[in-house]
Amino acid sequence: MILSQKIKIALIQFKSSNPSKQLNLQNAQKFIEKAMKTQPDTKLIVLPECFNSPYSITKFKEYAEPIIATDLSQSPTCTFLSKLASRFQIILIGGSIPECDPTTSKIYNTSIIFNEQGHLIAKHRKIHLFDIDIPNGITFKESTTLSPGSQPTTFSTKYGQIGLGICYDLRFPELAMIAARKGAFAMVYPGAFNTVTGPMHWHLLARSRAIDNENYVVLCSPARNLESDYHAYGHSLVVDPRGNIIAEAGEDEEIVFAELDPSVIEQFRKQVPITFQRRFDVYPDVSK
Ligand SMILES: NC(=O)CCC(=O)C(=O)O
Repeated sequence: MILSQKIKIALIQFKSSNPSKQLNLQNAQKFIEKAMKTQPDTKLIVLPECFNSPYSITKFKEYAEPIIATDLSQSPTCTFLSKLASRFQIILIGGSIPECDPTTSKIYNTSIIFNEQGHLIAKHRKIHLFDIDIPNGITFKESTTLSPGSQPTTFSTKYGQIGLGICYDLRFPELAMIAARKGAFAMVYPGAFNTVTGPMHWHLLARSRAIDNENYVVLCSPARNLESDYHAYGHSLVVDPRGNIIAEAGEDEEIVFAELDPSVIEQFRKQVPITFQRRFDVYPDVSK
């Protein structure tokens, strides 16, 4: 059993790109409180990519915080998320924030995950940096100021294993495949696609990762903010293991609720048993 029981989740799609970090945190809290009031049986909440800062290569350093598991007090955002997770006894996937590593001075785009007791249970540094150049579309180069992580992430909850990637990581099927083979029932991606690549690929990629692995896929975006330099696509969504979008936001601020159900995974994996039909004898170079 890879998902032990049904679990209600909420995605917080809010305008998170305010220049005031304090205001971004306050707004995140306001939406988490609203989600818990509206659907008190919610057990897991996801925030968007870079939810405490503008999404900008020139700003990452200014907003970056050290994330030290043994001393979370050095990170105001971790302290804030830890308190909220324990207050509501939820798993809180803290989107991502710019992280500075005090030993190397490198900056990462990092997701932090807290359990129901407010303990930091995982940290994922974005592995694939968003460096693209589409003439007359969008040019972005995260690697100008960010360093890439090098560790795929899965973490245990009382519901089962969950895999995690950040935004552009979604384009690389290997991470979702690795997590699924470790037994994850869902792949969660805080992300901030834009108005060029969002319409092209956001839904397709989410649905592809779901059907590749017959798993749930969860994408949580900031709401679109035309006052910021980067226009996030929005459309936070949840895809089921059959590839159906079961919940989706528009472009504005919104909370998306969905229920993940173990029987949907089990049934579909029996009906279309690709999970058990892989031919590693034919492609042994793909790691098991
Ligand atoms: N923040 C990101 O990684 C954006 C990724 C994106 O827009 C894409 O098309 O991929």
